[in-house]
Parts: sequence; structure tokens; C-alpha cells
Amino acid sequence: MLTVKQIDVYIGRKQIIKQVSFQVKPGEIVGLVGPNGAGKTTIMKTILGLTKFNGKITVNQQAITENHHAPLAKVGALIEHPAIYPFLTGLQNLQLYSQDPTDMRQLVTLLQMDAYINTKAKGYSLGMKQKLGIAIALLNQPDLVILDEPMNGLDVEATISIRKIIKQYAERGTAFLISSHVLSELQKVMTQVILINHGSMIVNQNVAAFNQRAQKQYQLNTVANAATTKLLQAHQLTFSKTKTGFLVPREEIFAIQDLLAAQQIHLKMLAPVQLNFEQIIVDLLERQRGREHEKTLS
Ligand SMILES: Nc1ncnc2c1ncn2[C@@H]1O[C@H](COP(=O)(O)OP(=O)(O)OP(=O)(O)O)[C@@H](O)[C@H]1O
Repeated sequence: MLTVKQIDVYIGRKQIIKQVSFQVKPGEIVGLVGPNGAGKTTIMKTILGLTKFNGKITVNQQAITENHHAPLAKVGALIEHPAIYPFLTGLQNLQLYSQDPTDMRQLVTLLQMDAYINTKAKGYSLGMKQKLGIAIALLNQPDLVILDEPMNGLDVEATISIRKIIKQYAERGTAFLISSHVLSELQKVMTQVILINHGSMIVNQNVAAFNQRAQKQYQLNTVANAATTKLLQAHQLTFSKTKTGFLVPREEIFAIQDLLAAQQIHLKMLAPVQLNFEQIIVDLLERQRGREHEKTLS
């Protein structure tokens, strides 16, 4: 469906996206996560042919470039603010894009917009505009839907109905690429997770494998945490720092104990921990920062 191959994006002289590659297959719901400024919106805009890039992007095996948008005919998108004409009604806005009145009417009902769809969009709340933007993205049975922060401004009921609709469309084969900072929400729908930091892809994994990471961590605390940091770094062991000590992977705990014992650094605690989705992301970002810090020191 969508293939992104080794894309680089520069804005001015600054490299914003670095060698990012991934695929989104029919029916997959791929969550794009990462800190503010990581490059998520830029990746989405690039796929939509709105930004110059190096590398290759194809939709249904057809290449997209900044000047060739034809393959995007079956792609729906909501990026940043929905493109809505305020002096038209919600329905008139939808009609500008719709090729099938029945599909359009169904979407209005599915998104529970019937009560206000015939009033002018300038009177809509943030959430109502957001729902209209999502409806526009879902029009005409798209093959791929790209949603940047779709849950922005939505109330609980709207959030639940959007989640259901995304799942329903995905079951019919629509592929989704969704960015969100509301990880708990994204977690309920996504099948694949891509973590971006400083324009690079750190993780691209299916959700089940990603969650496996949660069970593979141990919390470590010693009598001399500063010396322990140096020791772990010197032996290039994987770790991240926490408020009280370290998180280390299960497969390294024997090696770590041997090293600490050899230096007579006593353990205060070594215990398995169960991380939640958010904590796994924080841990991965923290580890990357550690690696970058080491690079700058060497
Ligand atoms: N038009 C622009 N001119 C200069 N720099 C830009 C421009 N657009 C984006 N950037 C820079 O590109 C980087 C990535 O921005 P992007 O909006 O893609 O991040 P993001 O992951 O979507 O962030 P957020 O979660 O805050 O929305 C940032 O460092 C940003 O400052």
C-alpha cells in the first residue's frame, strides 16, 4: 500500500528527516509517535507530496513526488488544521470532496454530526471542526488515511466513535498512519508502532512485539550509581537511567552482576519491572539520549 524508502528531508540546511523507511500494508493501523519536533508531521506531509525529499515514496506501487500527486487520489488526510470553508455548511464542505452521496451521508451519521451538519462551519467548536476534518479524510473509501493528532479537541464519546470507525475501516482493508501524543488512545487501535526521534526512526515493530519489551526490563540500584554508570558505559551495556537507578534488559543482568561484584559495588536492588506503553517509549528515548551523549564524549 504505502512504501517509504530511505527518505531524507531538508528544510533550509537543516536535515529534518534522516533515512526513514517503513511500509503500511492494507488493514494496518500504524501509530507514529515521538517527542515534539521529532518529525512526525514532516513525514506525513512528505508522503502527501507537500515537501521536497530524497528517497522513494510509493502508494499502490506508484511513485509520489513533489510534482506528481496522482497516486494520492485514494489517500485521505487530516494534517494540522482541517481545511474547512467557514461560510459553507459542514455538508457543503463534504460535498466539495465527495464522489458518493451515500458514503458521505453514512459518514455524517457514523460521526454523529447530523444535528449540526447543515449549519455554517464558522460556528463549529474545535471538536466539531476536527470531526468534519476526519470525515473529509474518510470520504470516498480511501486505501490509505493519514491522520495527524486526530483526537485533538474531541470529547470522550467522539473519541470512542472515531476509534470504532478507524477499526471498522481497517477491517475493510483501509490502511492508517496516525500520529498522536495521546499514547493510551493510540494504543487501543494501532497494530504497528513507529517511534521517531530527531528525524530518525528508532523503532518499527508490531504492537505485540513492542509490548514484549515491557516484560524484559529489570530495575537496578546500587550503592554507587555514578560508578555503576561509568562501568555500564565502559562495557557498552544497554541501560537507561531512572529517578532512583537504572533500567536494564533481562538478558544482561548476569553480566552486570559479575561486573559490579568485580568492582565491589554492592547491589541495593535488582528486580523485574512491568513497564506500560508510555514508560517503554520514555525508556527507549532515554537510551537513545545516552548513546548520543556517549558519541559526543568520544
Ligand atoms: N517550515 C519549517 N521551517 C523550519 N523548520 C521546520 C519547518 N517545519 C518543521 N520544522 C522543523 O522540523 C522539525 C520537525 O517538525 P515536525 O512538525 O515534523 O515535528 P512533529 O514530530 O510533528 O512535532 P509535534 O509533535 O510537536 O507536532 C522541528 O525541529 C521543526 O522545528
